[in-house]
Amino acid sequence: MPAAVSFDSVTKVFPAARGSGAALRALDGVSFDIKAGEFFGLLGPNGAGKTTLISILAGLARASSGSVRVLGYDVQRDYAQARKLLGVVPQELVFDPFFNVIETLRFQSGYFGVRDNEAWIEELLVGLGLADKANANMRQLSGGMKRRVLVAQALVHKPPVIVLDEPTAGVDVELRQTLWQFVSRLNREGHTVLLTTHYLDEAEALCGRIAMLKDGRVVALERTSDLLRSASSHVLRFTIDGSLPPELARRARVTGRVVQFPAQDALEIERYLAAVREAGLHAQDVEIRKADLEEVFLQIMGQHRLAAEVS
Ligand SMILES: Nc1ncnc2c1ncn2[C@@H]1O[C@H](COP(=O)(O)OP(=O)(O)OP(=O)(O)O)[C@@H](O)[C@H]1O
Repeated sequence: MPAAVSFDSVTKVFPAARGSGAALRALDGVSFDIKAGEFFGLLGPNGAGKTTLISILAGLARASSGSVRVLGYDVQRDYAQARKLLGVVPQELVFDPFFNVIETLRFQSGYFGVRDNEAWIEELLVGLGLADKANANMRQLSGGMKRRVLVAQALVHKPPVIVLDEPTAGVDVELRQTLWQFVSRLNREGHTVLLTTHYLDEAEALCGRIAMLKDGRVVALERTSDLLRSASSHVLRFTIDGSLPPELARRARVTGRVVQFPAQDALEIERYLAAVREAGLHAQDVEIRKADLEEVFLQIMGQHRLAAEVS
């Protein structure tokens, strides 16, 4: 059984814009496989190369070197077969404004040469909470509803490999839940899912394995449970009125008045609290919790904030 998706030394260099700067290496030798049936997360900060990698997978952009295969089909050489095996939900909302919802889905079925698709289209409409919008014109739909149609459109040909590029950016809680229920069901039924998201709680809950990209390179590739184990085991969280001294701030994650320190054990927790007291600050609402994926992500990306200006 070939991998659902196979990235082999994928590099992408964007040439320098005319009259300015150097070429940009958006992807640099990216290699990994996603096995059939996995729910796989691709994470990374803005500009890490996630969308570029997905565009190459979807055949929308060409790799400068390296290759990508979908269930054994090369996305360049065997474009039509590879494309049929993929359902890609893009980040941007693009539609033909003159169709209504059901026409959009029928048209997309025709594009993939799928006949007698009414039962599946009905299932998509119900599963994605679009049943009462079937005859609404695309122009009349809210952003969230349009996004649901975009998901339905990507799944209309029942693709074995589903690619979701930040599908929940800016959407409400209800749609997130509807979407994850539906996509999880498809995953249980054997569809492979590749998800990019900035919502690390979603990635932690859904993805069995995660790759992290930074500056176009894979910097972590592990089972989610192993990633969580590899981090500092706990997080000390409290609020303060004032600024942490720089040597403490360097190790903390600071959001407004909330300070969080990764900590291995009780001794380390005690030391942080003592240091805060010695700095003349008063820690309130002190909590100790297990480290989550956000902690792991920040540790791996080395993005702990350097400065802590507490308002
Ligand atoms: N068409 C392009 N021409 C030049 N540079 C580009 C182009 N597309 C992307 N880039 C650059 O490539 C790098 C990777 O961008 P990409 O959109 O893949 O990142 P990303 O991980 O998806 O980020 P985000 O989380 O913000 O969506 C960035 O530095 C971006 O500016």
